[in-house]
Amino acid sequence: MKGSNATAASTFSEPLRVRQLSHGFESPDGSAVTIFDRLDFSVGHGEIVSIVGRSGAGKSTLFNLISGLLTPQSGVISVGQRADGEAGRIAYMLQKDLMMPWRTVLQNALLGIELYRKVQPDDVASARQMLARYGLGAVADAYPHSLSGGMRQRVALTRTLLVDPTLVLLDEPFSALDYETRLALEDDIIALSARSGTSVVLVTHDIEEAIAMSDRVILLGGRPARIEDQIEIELTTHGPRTAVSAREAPEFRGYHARIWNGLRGQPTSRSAEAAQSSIPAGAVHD
Ligand SMILES: Nc1ncnc2c1ncn2[C@@H]1O[C@H](COP(=O)(O)OP(=O)(O)OP(=O)(O)O)[C@@H](O)[C@H]1O
Repeated sequence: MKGSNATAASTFSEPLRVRQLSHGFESPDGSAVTIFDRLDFSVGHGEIVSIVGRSGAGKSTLFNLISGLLTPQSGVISVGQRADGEAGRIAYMLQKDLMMPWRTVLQNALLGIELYRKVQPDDVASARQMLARYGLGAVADAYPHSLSGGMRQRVALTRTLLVDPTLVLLDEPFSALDYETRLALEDDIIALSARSGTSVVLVTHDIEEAIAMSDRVILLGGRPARIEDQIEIELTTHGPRTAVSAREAPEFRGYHARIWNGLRGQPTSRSAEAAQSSIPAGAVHD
C-alpha cells in the first residue's frame, strides 16, 4: 500500500512495521528536501524502542508519519493487529500535556476515548482506577490548574493509555519535568510495557532516558535520515529493571558512550572500551 493509504492495519505480527518509507518537504527556497529515503524498521510486541538523533534529524516527522498526521510520499507503515484479530491502535503523547482547563482531571483523562466513541460507565470506572494507580485518585474531580507538572503529565499518560493502544508514541514526554518526576514516569512506562505488552516508541534527547527505558535504541542521523546505529540494550539489574536500577547497571556507561559518540558523528564502538570515553554524566544531547 502506498501514498495516501500508507498507514494501515495489517496481519503482520509486529505492532509497527515501517518499510521503504520516503518523505520530504519543500524548503523556503522552493527546493525539495528529502528527510527519509527508503527507511526500514519495526517494533516488536512489548518492546520499548527509543529514537535519538540530532535536532532536525526527522524524529517528529517520523512520528507524524506513523500516527497518520502526515501522509508518506511513498512506502508502507503497517500497524499490526491485536491478538484477538481487532485492528491495532496507536496513541500519541506529546511533550505538552494539553489539558483542557474547563474539564476535570477525570474528564480530561476520558477525552481520548471520547474522540472516537461514546464513553461508557466501564470507561469511567477504568479511568478512575488508572488515575488511582498513578497517584491521582484524590484529584480525579479537581481541575488541572491545581496539579503540578508531573501530575498533569500523568493525566495525559492516563488519557493516552485509556484507549488501550497497541503502540504508544511518546515525543519527549518528560522533558519539561524535574528529574525525580521523570524517573517515576519512566518507571510507569517500563512497568506498563512489562505488564500489558504494549509497545512503545520514544523520541528523546536524553541518552540516559533512552538507555534506562529501552530494549533497543535507534540512532537516526544524516540527510536523508538513516539508521546509523541500532543498539540492543541489555542491563544487569538486581530485580526488575527500574529507572534507577537501569542507571546503576554495569553496562550503562558503555551504551552511553556508544550513543554519545554516534550523535557526535564519531565511529560508534561496539565494545566495552567505549565506556572509557569521557562523557559528562547525565548529558542530554541536543
Ligand atoms: N512542514 C514542514 N515543512 C518544511 N520543512 C519541515 C516541515 N516539518 C519539518 N520540516 C523539516 O524537516 C526536518 C526534520 O524536522 P523534525 O521536526 O522531524 O526533526 P526532529 O528530529 O524532530 O527535530 P527536534 O529534535 O529539534 O525536535 C527539519 O529540517 C525541519 O525543518
